[in-house]
Amino acid sequence: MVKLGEVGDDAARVPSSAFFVEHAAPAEAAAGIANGGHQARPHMLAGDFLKDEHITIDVGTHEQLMEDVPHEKRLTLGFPHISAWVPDLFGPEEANAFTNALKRLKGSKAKEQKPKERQILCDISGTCHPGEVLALMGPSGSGKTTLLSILGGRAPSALTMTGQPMFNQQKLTKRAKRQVGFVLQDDLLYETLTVYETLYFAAMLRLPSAMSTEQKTQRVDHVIRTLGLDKCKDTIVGGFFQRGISGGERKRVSVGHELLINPSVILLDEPTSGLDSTTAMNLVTSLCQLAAGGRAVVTTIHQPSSRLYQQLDKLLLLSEGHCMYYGRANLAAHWFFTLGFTCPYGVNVADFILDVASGAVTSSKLEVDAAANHLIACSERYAKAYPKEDGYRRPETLNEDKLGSDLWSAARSRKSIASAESVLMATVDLDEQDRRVMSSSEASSSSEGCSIDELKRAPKAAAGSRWGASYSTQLHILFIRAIKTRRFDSMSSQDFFQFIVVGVLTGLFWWQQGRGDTVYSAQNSNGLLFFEMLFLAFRAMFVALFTFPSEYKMMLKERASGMYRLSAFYFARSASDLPFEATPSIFIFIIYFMGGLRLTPAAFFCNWFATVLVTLVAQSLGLLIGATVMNAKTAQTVTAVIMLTMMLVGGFYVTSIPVWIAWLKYLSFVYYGYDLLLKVEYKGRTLWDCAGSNPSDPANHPGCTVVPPGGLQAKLHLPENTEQWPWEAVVLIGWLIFFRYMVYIALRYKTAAPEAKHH
Ligand SMILES: Nc1ncnc2c1ncn2[C@@H]1O[C@H](COP(=O)(O)OP(=O)(O)OP(=O)(O)O)[C@@H](O)[C@H]1O
Repeated sequence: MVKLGEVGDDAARVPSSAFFVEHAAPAEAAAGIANGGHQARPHMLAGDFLKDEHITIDVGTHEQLMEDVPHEKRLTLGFPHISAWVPDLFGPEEANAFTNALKRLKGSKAKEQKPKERQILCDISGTCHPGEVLALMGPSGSGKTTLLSILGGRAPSALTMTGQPMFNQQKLTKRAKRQVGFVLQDDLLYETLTVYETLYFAAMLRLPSAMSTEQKTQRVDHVIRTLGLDKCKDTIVGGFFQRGISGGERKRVSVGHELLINPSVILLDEPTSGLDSTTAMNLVTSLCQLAAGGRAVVTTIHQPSSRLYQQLDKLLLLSEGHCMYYGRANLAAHWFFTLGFTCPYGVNVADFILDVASGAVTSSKLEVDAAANHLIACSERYAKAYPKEDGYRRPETLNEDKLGSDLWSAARSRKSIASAESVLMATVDLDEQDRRVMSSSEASSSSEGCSIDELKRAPKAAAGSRWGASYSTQLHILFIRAIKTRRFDSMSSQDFFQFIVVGVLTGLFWWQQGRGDTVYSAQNSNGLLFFEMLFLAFRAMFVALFTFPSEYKMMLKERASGMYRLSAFYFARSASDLPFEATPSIFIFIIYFMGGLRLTPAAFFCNWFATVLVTLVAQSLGLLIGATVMNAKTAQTVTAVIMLTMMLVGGFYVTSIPVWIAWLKYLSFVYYGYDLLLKVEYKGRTLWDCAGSNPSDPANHPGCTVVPPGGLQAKLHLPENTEQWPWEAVVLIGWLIFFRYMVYIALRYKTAAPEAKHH
């Protein structure tokens, strides 16, 4: 509990009405850096404007969130001159590209045109030092998420960009990525795991193997306690179908997921969206505490409350991809005041500057109507007056009074918004340290932190290997996790119910139809065997289709943070399927005995083995289709076509397939599976033709004749030689291995870190 009005040493961070006329000295962050990142951060900023000692606000924990980041692991994030473009898919030039292709087909020479691109970030620069909280703000669609994903090395592959983020003046390597925590806008969590399990598995996978299990569980407990998740730690995360923890708790679990690794840089996309102001405040307070422990924190924030805004060190304000302001957060209102945009009394500063960035506020000093034009004109004029040195404008050459008058006079001319550039940021706040960090030509020595090269060379305990846990631990943890995440899925009572109901119905329809050694019983047995195989194979295939598409985003997230090796994930996931493969056995058992199939233990076991083998092959094909297209709807369409083709050439429905297309059956696992089941059923048996009847003892029944091999057997679509060794099993095992390997290749390709193109 902090009493409002008690935090006296924080006046510099608190805006008041004087904010708009005074130029308060900033520099806590700088002081914090000089102090090794240990800023004396208040838990809550009270403000001199509310001096009521009776009002108290609980802002959450006072406990230190995490241990400080060691000096040698601290990272300064710099992002000089970042620009980004996305393809404008349906722009007029795409139509030209299509026309070009048509013309090329017709042989005429068309004028080639490059596909149209839309610029979404325009020359954005900035830095975030250990100990600082940098907020990216701007209206929706202004480019905050895009910039943040670029900073975290997760720019989508559709993006073309120039410039790149630098961490202690080095590019971000895969290993160093493990020093960067990235909290996505959407909370990607396993819905069926509890809060504790979510964090426990993450800790076991992400924390270095040098830490003992006790230390890792202590870390989990610590994160749970300090993020206030004790009450819900045994509640499942939940989702659309199953209610679980609240939205705010989900967000805190996402943050905790990243905090576990004690990152040097934390990037958060809209961590406060959907939270009430007190919870949002608690979260940002926690972030400030984390920053104070030597971390650089960059966060996008949509619409912060004024209390929350006061917590921020730096602000980068974006509008349509352009930088409208970069500097100390507590100077933003003053800057816009200088430009003629006065924040009305009582209005939240954050709301006001967002209005300015949206073009919703007009400068009172100007005759021109468009506020955006005014800002752009200011920046262009200023850019001419203060040319860049080494790419950056020297703050020491600035004279704010002159700047102001220059800008006003320049603002008379109307300019197009497309010509805006990010000079405003340089006008306000690019101090010596910023320029040093951003200049890639400088030596890598920095007052805080060490270079990533040093991290690479550092002993294992300091930098860690590229993977947190050892391979065997990854396998073990991922296996347990896969089982737990599916506890409400395959083992559910609905599955048992389905197998039992369909099994009993099938058994009733085929009741003892397979009993006997006649052609009549063989015809019925064939139908039952084909149905048995198809039902289980179709079901397994369609269930498997959704496995990877539904986990795709999670896999991308976890792979991007270097949580595990893909092969460990895949082996564990496949192994976790095994217990569930036994579930269909109940169906096999019911229909086998109700349908009256061959009554020997060997025949039953072989039938079970052949059916499970076919089911596994079908499941693997389903996984492959799902992993290749990663889209459940497309996967269903593809599967329907493939499965129908395989079924038709399987040997039961169509007896004489045209020769030119008959080769398709050799690609069909249904064909091999059906043949295998027939061999199991008829091996060593003699069949009798009793003219459509099914006597129990055909050998002694008048009118029954033995069916010669190659005679009626061919008509019944039985294998020509049922005595032959069941080579179909070998082919099916071959398909199984091939499909499983191809699934791995598809996953590897699909979950590779997206790489934006560089201009
Ligand atoms: N992969 C992409 N393909 C096409 N357009 C994209 C892509 N990524 C981003 N954009 C476009 O870039 C602009 C910036 O998007 P971004 O998500 O970064 O904005 P934002 O400021 O984070 O918005 P919000 O606050 O609503 O999340 C938007 O106009 C968006 O449509």
